[in-house]
Amino acid sequence: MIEVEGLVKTFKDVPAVNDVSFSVKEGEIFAFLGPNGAGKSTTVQMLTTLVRPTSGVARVNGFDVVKQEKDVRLSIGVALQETGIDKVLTGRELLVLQGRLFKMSNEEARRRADELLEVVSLTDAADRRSGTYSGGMRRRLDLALTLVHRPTVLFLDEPTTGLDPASRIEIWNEVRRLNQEFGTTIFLTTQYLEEADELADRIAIIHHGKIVSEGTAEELKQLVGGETIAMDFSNEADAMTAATLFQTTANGNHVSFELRDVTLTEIVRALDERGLQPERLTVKQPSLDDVFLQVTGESYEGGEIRVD
Ligand SMILES: Nc1ncnc2c1ncn2[C@@H]1O[C@H](COP(=O)(O)OP(=O)(O)OP(=O)(O)O)[C@@H](O)[C@H]1O
Repeated sequence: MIEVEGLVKTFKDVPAVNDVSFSVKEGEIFAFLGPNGAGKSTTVQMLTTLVRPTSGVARVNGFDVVKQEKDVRLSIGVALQETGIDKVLTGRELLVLQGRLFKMSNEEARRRADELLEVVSLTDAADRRSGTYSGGMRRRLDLALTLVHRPTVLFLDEPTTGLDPASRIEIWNEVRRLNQEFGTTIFLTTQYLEEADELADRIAIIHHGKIVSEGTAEELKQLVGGETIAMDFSNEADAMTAATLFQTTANGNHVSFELRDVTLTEIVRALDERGLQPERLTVKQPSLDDVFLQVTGESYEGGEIRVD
């Protein structure tokens, strides 16, 4: 659905996107994850024909983004960071207008508006001015507007930036629904690690204009190793005994190691057999934070938020 080969965009000698290649399969949700200034928006703008690449090739739906601009535009839906939604018109009016712009008859545009209001759960607010909508509702309306002409590929540039956690989850649900119910292929950019982890089938981490790692969230996490187990004892002697038992070293009262060839049950049993009782025992899954640190050597400074 999306094929990108050696894509470059240079602004006055500064490479914003520097030799990026990837492909997105039909029906996939693919996330470009990176901090501010990594080159995400510039990539979206090239793929949606708004910015001309300096070099490289990109095809969307089989159409070349430079040579077949019009075909690309007609086959995609795009929601950019700044929503330019008129505030005076109602959600329904805006959707009908969009349908008319795509040359639908009045009746067809009305029918499509009803359908989409339902899809993004805005039926109850359909006849209110969009200026009265919350941030989350506006993003949902924005999503609906991108869907009017039934695009097969959707580009969402930072769809939840600036939203509160509850609205963010609403958008995640809508994006999942569009993908599952209609099979829409989705390319999204995000600076939130959780968002990529939650939504994407595959993730490309972009840093200073280059893809530094790519894979499923699981594959990326495997790069930094498996789960780790950590235990704290009430005294250093017990910690040392436990460390010897698991062929590792203690750090004061603390012992931690990667859960590789041993299961949690085996560990608990081994501790029990020697009368060792840790005060605390935790198992930690690797996170995309750990991956980012590993592949870039820098800690992640994106707009981190917790939603759990
Ligand atoms: N029109 C432009 N002229 C000059 N430099 C630009 C232009 N657009 C982007 N850049 C630069 O290119 C780099 C990548 O920007 P881009 O907007 O693609 O990053 P991003 O990952 O989308 O970040 P953000 O989340 O802040 O939008 C940045 O250093 C930016 O300053």
